[in-house]
Amino acid sequence: MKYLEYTFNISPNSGDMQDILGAVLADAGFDSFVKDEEGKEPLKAYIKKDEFSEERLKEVLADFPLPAEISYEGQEAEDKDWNAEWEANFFEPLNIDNRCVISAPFHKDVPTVEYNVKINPRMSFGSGHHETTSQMIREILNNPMEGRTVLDMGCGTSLLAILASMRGATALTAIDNDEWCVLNSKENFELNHLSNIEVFLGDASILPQIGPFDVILANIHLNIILADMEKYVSRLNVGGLLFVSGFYYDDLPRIKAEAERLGLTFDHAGQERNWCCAAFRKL
Ligand SMILES: C[S@@+](CC[C@H](N)C(=O)[O-])C[C@H]1O[C@@H](n2cnc3c(N)ncnc32)[C@H](O)[C@@H]1O
Repeated sequence: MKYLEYTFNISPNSGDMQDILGAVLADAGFDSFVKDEEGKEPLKAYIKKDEFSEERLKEVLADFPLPAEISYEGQEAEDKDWNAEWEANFFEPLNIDNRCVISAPFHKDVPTVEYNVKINPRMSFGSGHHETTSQMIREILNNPMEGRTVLDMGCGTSLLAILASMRGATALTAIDNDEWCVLNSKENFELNHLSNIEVFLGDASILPQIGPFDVILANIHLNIILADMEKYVSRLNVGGLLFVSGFYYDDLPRIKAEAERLGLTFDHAGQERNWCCAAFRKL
């Protein structure tokens, strides 16, 4: 798979500004970053070549939430060992409320908690470090999963499906339109010794053939969620919950309006650094 490497100069520059820039770029499809904690070097960000859209990049930069000057230049990324790069730069174990720790096989001295999830992140999104993922993790921790059928739509590493399985969900389906994510998900099911999750390559168009589900988790993007919500709702059992994430809190009214148009009832929503996670129920 070919990647593009983009170098972003941001002024003022700091580790925090680079964090925010990385979060904004994730919304344009960038999936890995090399940042400089001290803010002396530019931020480098990587995106799959066939997912790059200059128009989308300009849109997300125009919405940058703080006053800043940002310039960028891009080039084809050299082929290198992306796994080693990821391991070295991007992935620290993540501890969510001392209840769930997400770690990679190369981590040492990982604390034992209620749910220890092992992920080999490769190039798939979903180490838990992004606010959209960590909010979904909290929803899985705080809502009943025992005996539920669960769909993880846009599964990435399948971290969410894996945690839902550990929380007692009985039958799980994960779907992603990126074949790397499907391969990586299979690897992660094995790492966690789970055999009750099926993963499919595809998108919402395959939903009529599977389900229905008691819980649907979709951490994707605003436009995809808006376009596909009708298909999600058609596969959600009465009494079931739809959790959506991957959009800004300012866009919640659009998500809410579509969910209510489709007959769902708003349950609750939260935000972290302006990223939103919302829950709707089918009554
Ligand atoms: C933001 S990541 C979320 C990954 C993981 N579920 C998490 O919460 O960390 C979104 C994922 O959705 C996938 N995706 C994007 N558009 C999709 C679509 N239309 N149908 C299915 N998957 C999609 C991407 O390949 C990516 O792995």
